[in-house]
Amino acid sequence: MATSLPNLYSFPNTEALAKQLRPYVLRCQHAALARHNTFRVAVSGGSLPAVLAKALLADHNGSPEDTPQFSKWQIFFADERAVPLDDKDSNYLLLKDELLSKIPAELGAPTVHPIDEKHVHDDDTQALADAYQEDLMRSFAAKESVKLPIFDLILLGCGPDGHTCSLFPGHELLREKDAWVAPETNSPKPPPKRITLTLPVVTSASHIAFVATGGGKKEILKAIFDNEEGRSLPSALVNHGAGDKVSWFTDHPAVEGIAFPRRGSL
Ligand SMILES: O=C1O[C@H](COP(=O)(O)O)[C@@H](O)[C@H](O)[C@H]1O
Repeated sequence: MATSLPNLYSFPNTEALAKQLRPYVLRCQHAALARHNTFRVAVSGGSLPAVLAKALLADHNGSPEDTPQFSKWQIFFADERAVPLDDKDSNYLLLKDELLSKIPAELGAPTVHPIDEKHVHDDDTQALADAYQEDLMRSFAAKESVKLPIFDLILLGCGPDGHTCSLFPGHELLREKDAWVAPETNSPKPPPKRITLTLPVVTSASHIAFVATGGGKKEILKAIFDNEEGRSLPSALVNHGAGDKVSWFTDHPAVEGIAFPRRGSL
């Protein structure tokens, strides 16, 4: 468990949030490129891709600090549904529609790591999870001694029940210690079959950003930040495991009435 606290930022609306998310992501990009000349990022589905696109596709001033170098990005999925890549429930399709298909050619093209479609109709989603874990192992050049992949940045959403990735409240999967990617076969939010990065992988990332907006998230964010009972919620477990590596990008309606003290400006 981390001893430091997460950062909680809130903005008047999604536009203002996206304006601050952009430099945050680009600072992560620059740090990663300086370290290993590639930027390995995991992206969620849900409401996140639209906000990310708003941040990254905004007009830029052309300076290196303000320019996404997409050709050096390796994009993975924090979770994915066991559906074909052209299915309306696919997180890949969502990211493609919101962001990937709109990246101007001069910014380069990222390398994207979707799930292996050949396993999406298997009864058991373990093979789908294993295939994705193998992709991660290849991409992170894992040796026997490397226990976990260290993403440069993981971009997360938080559902109204406190789930993040496809890690749901009370599910056994929250206890997973060894696997990097695991199957979820009983998601309370459809579709039921999914794969997800595990909690140890999420909390090992160099930077973790949640994006949560709207009054519909107010009650769960209060539970996560202010209430002892919320400590076992998956999103709260990320806070506890990763401490100040975690930054929450919210809007004012989502954090109305929250007392949590660590609110900063970027
Ligand atoms: O099912 C999912 O939901 C979460 C949260 O979605 P949001 O719309 O409330 O932001 C999302 O982060 C995850 O990737 C997705 O599969």
